[in-house]
Amino acid sequence: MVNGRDCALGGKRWWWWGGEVGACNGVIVVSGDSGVIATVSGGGNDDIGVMEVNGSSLNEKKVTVVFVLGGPGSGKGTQCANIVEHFGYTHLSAGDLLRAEIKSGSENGTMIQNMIKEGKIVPSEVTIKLLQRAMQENANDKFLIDGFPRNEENRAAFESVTGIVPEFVLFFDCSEEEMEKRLLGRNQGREDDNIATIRKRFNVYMESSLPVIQYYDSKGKVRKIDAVKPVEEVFEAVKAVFIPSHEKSVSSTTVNMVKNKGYEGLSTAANNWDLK
Ligand SMILES: Nc1ncnc2c1ncn2[C@@H]1O[C@H](COP(=O)(O)OP(=O)(O)OP(=O)(O)O)[C@@H](O)[C@H]1O
Ligand SMILES: Nc1ccn([C@H]2C[C@H](O)[C@@H](COP(=O)(O)O)O2)c(=O)n1
Repeated sequence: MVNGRDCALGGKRWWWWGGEVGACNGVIVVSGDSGVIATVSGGGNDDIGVMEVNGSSLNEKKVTVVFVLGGPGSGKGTQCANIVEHFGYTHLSAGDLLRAEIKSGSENGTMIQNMIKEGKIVPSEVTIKLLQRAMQENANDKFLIDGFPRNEENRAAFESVTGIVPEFVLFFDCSEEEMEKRLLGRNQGREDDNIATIRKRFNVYMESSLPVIQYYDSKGKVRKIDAVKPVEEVFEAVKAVFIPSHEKSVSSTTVNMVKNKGYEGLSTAANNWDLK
């Protein structure tokens, strides 16, 4: 994967990756060995592409973003629904936005569908544009972004293009055995909930997504939740993360009770590395 780079051209800033960037007849293009490969209006892929930095009106609105990460089937969507109800966030699932894009008959639909079937990660520019649009179109200023960033390139491109750094990262830590059982029992007609694709999704998660969680952990931003427990118990731990710290210190008894529920310092069931 080629890391993106920032440059100024035509009075604007651009985030580009792969090839060489330049302006041609007023259009920003990235060219590779076989000529022009990507332009701002499309044509990029994971290896080569270009996006405008802060090219949306998002920077006019100050938003709070919490990334919700964890393996496939760890319960991200289930808990996001609870968080929306209790804490007034808007839930944006990257997977749902991509599936809606397929249904809408967009020009990227077939490419997205094939990548999801293979358990692969869709090029960042596609997913970031969908997330940006969803945030712009929503009047709320607090967003749970579920299932994104899925790899280092997703993360770096999102932060550069939108200028948004997450408030924190909610990480659902779940064993592969439990996730597999849940996905096979989900029964929502998802094309990727079959054993062959599930295995591919687990591999991509281990290889590409865990490093993102480790990156945010090194910045002190990860709030790890033991996601193997029943839904209600998981939500108790989630609540302890979202309740503002002044409310937590209202009574030391409450704090101790919350701690006993284990919202911090849990041993990891799914991975052989430990988060703080
Ligand atoms: N704590 C839990 N215990 C048992 N089952 C759960 C729990 N949390 C969620 N489930 C069930 O597991 C399945 C997967 O949950 P969910 O869709 O929330 O996971 P997810 O992390 O969003 O998955 P994906 O990444 O594939 O979108 C659903 O059928 C859900 O009802
Ligand atoms: N940042 C993302 C998020 C999702 N996808 C694709 C690949 C996933 O397997 C699929 C389903 O996502 P889920 O609903 O399980 O979160 O969507 C992606 O490419 N990039």
